[in-house]
Amino acid sequence: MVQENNPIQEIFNRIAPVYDQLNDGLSLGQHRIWKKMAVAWSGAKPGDTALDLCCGSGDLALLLAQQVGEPGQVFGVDFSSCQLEIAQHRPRPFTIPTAKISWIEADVLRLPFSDNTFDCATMGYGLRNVVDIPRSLEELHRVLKPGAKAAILDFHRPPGSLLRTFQQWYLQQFVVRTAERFGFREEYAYINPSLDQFPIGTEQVQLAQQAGFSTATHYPIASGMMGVLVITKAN
Ligand SMILES: C/C(=C\Cc1cc(O)c2ccccc2c1O)CCC[C@H](C)CCC[C@H](C)CCCC(C)C
Ligand SMILES: C[S@@+](CC[C@H](N)C(=O)[O-])C[C@H]1O[C@@H](n2cnc3c(N)ncnc32)[C@H](O)[C@@H]1O
Repeated sequence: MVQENNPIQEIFNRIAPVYDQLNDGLSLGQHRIWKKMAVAWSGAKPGDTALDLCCGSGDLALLLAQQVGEPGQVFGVDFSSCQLEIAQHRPRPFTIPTAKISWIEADVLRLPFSDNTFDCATMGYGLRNVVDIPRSLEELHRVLKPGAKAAILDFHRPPGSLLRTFQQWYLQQFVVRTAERFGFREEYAYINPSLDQFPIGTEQVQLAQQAGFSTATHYPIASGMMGVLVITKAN
């Protein structure tokens, strides 16, 4: 049973109708490249059973479905019913046979899967939004098969003050003012302060090791304004 009245859940239910459109506009389409990088780093291969945590409108789950192909299967998990409604109705590329995707409304802190289920996993812009990062990493570790990898894409605070100042300006001014035109000022104003609380790459690596992952590497991308944590469960 998914907990109701969660403020994060409510944000993503409210912005679901404009989420994809604003991501494309606000990142000049770059987020699609960052997501492809995460899927590549997840090690997803044909025939895999793949998991996309905090799947939202389904971008990463759809990329995983292309990667694992018809013999594979993908599970997209999110506690926002409105995001999942968008995901379920996304057009599927008919050019290549892709995996069946199951859309699961659940809390990633309490995954409805057995231990050692998945060959690979992704989590795109979800880790910063869960209320318990260590718990989320422990659940992910539990459901991955031994030897499986996961790629966790999210914002990152760039080391240099000039880039961080640009990132803050972009988020607090350009992003918020654009979102305001759609009636979602407060929802998007949440992003920048959420970065201040979010562990940097080296701290994410430590959290992954504490959750039991045998290897953990954080790769800064987009000049350090984004990052991908790549983690492996021991064989
Ligand atoms: C896909 C992206 C963000 C997803 C996302 C994550 C959140 O936690 C949210 C919380 C509340 C509302 C919305 C979101 C949300 O959409 C990343 C791309 C979208 C970003 C808003 C754009 C950020 C761009 C970089 C900071 C700077 C890039 C500059 C370059 C010139 C493109
Ligand atoms: C910024 S969106 C990311 C969506 C998608 N992964 C992408 O890359 O565009 C964050 C998603 O995480 C979901 N989320 C946050 N905390 C969650 C939790 N504890 N359980 C399930 N979903 C959660 C939200 O509902 C939202 O759809």
